[in-house]
Parts: sequence; C-alpha cells; structure tokens
Amino acid sequence: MADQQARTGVDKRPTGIPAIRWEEPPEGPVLVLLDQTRLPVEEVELVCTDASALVEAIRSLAVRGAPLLGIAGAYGVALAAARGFDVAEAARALEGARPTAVNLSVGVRRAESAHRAALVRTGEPTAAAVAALAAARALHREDAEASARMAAHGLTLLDELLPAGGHRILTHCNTGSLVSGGEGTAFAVALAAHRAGRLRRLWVDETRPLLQGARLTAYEAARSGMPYTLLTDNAAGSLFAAGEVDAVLIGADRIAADGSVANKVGSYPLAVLARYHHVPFIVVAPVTTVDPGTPDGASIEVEQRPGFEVTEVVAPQVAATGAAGGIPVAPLGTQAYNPAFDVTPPELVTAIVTEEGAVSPVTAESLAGVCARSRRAAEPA
Ligand SMILES: CSC[C@@H](O)[C@@H](O)C(=O)COP(=O)(O)O
Repeated sequence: MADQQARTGVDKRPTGIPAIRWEEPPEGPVLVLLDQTRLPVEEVELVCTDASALVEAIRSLAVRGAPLLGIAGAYGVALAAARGFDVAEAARALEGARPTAVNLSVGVRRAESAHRAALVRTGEPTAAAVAALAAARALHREDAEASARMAAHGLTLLDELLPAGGHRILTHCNTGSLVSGGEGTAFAVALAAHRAGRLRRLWVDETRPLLQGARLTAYEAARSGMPYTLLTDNAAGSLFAAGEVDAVLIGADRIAADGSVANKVGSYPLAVLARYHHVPFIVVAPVTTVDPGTPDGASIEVEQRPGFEVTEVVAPQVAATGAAGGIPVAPLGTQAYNPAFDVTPPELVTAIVTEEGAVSPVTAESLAGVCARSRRAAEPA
C-alpha cells in the first residue's frame, strides 16, 4: 500500500534531494519516495508499506532513472522480507515493473541473494530480512560513491577534450540526484563543472514524452544555481548548427556488452548530430549499468509507452496513472509510435565515463576491461 503525504521539512539544499529513504516507524518499516510525477509543482512523498506499492510507483515513474531503480528494487526486496511477504514473488514483480533499465534487476537480485544466503546460513527470517536491508543500504551507499567518482572522472575528461573551458553542455532526460544515491551520473559531471567555474551553460532538452528534462533536470539545475536553458527536443539541431554545444552528456539505462547504449528516446538523434558537428558525445553511467548478458543493441528490450502520451496533452501526474483523458492533439484513432528509449551504437559514443574511469574508444574489449577492474576493486583484500 502507498500513502501520500505532503513533504514537511523538504531538504532545501541545492543538491542531495533525498529521492528515497528507508524508515522504521512503530507501525513497521516503510520506503519513502519523493513522487517525481508531481515535480516541480509540489514535493509530495509516497510511503510504500509493501512491494506491490513500490511496483506501482516504478510503473508510474514516481521513482525512475536507472541507478535509483536499482536502489529502489533492493529496498523493495528488503521491505517484502521485513513485512513477512514472499520474497521471491516480490522480487519477480519488482524486476518486471520496467524492462529497459538493467539496474532494477541488479538491485533486486543483490538484495534477494543476500536474503537467501542469510536464510540458508541462519534459518532465521528476521536475520535474512536484516541481510536484505544491509544489501540495499550498501548499494545505496556505493551508488553515492560511484556518483562522486564519475563526476570527477567526467570533469577530467571534459577538461581534456575542451581545454578552452567555458563548457556549454547539452543534456537529455534527468540524471541528477533524483535518480541516484548521490548527485547522479551525467548531471553530476555538469554540476562538477559548474562548481569548478567551468560551466557556461547547461542546455536542457525537455525530453518527451514525460518531460523529465523540463520538470526534473531544470528543477535540479535551478536548485543548484546552474546557468541553464530549456529547449524542445527537436530544437537541438539548430543549436548544434549555431555552434552552441561543446559536448553532450547523457546517462544510460543499459549498456550492452558491445557498448551499445540504451537511454531515453532522443539520445540517438543527439549522437548523430554530435558526430556530424564534431562534438563529443559522452555517456556517464556506473559499471552496474553495463550488462554483459545483453550482447548488443538489438537485444535490448525497449519499453513502449501508451499512444495517448503523444495523441493527447496530458499532465505528467495523470499520464503516470496510465489513464488517457487529456486534450486531444491528433485526430481520434491516430496510431502513435512512442518508445521510451532508443539505442545508440558504440561507434557514435566518444566515451563512457564510469566510476572506474573513462572508456574510450568504446568497444566490447574496453568495456569488459572496466567491468573486470570493478570486480577486482570489490574483492576483499
Ligand atoms: C542516470 S539516469 C540514466 C537514465 O536512466 C535516464 O537518462 C533515463 O533515461 C531515465 O528514463 P526514465 O524513463 O525517466 O526512467
């Protein structure tokens, strides 16, 4: 079950907005989410008391973005365990809530295997629930650390590629503290550039169909005092042609073993534009977004969204419920093509910045190398 509550004591710092947190009131543990469908108009919390409420929050995009989906999935398993639900059943429901972001199943499986191992070891459901929560907390903490390291590596790369400074960066979708335990992925790099006095402008794509750029990235940029300008997705071409973009920074929902990058629909056209205009196209994502089990871009499942998001003008919080009923902007019965993501081939990606450093050129071998480095770093000394 999910309850809504108006946020009291909203964190007003420019960054570090808590998108998710675990609480243990006397009635039992809950997962508290900042409802992202209501931003930027109001800050409302969703309080989930079971995994099915979290599944609904994931489907409706109240909680979204690859790294945060992983963290939410892990806490969802912990919630099911702590509340005495069937953990395997909850895990499968959570994993299936959205198909493209691989982090969701990475997070769910990590908490589930910690739960299973503790149950085998102790035979105690309570100890197993504690282990699942510890795994979720560890993932949350590691994501914050990865975010800080990606920001540092990303800024170094930007400074190498653009030695003149005064970076004008174009970004797509929302990749900041709303999707992370830390300050995010691509947005964290732009924020690092801003703090270093080297960001001249952040160009923010509004991002169809749910306006994650306009509603969420602009919200985070404003709170951080960054110089930013919002544009429609299809205005990007004229911006490149005018020589106003020095680099593109985006996140990723899944990176296939060959380096193909699935991200919010509209990323691939930006990569094509960037190549034509000789502008670096940089993907920023934690190693957990690389999926060695997906061989190439064609194997990535792309979520398809309902057509009414295109044929009607609908408020995001209404669209999130899956209900049509907005203002029609196309003739009745019009079919719409509305994928949530697209796939950029590795040859269009200048670099992938991970917490282990930048990978460039992007190939199956260079990606496998960074994954191996990450595994070695995680091994106990
Ligand atoms: C760091 S977030 C990377 C991606 O998850 C992000 O760019 C994105 O496409 C999010 O899509 P969404 O549909 O809002 O979950």
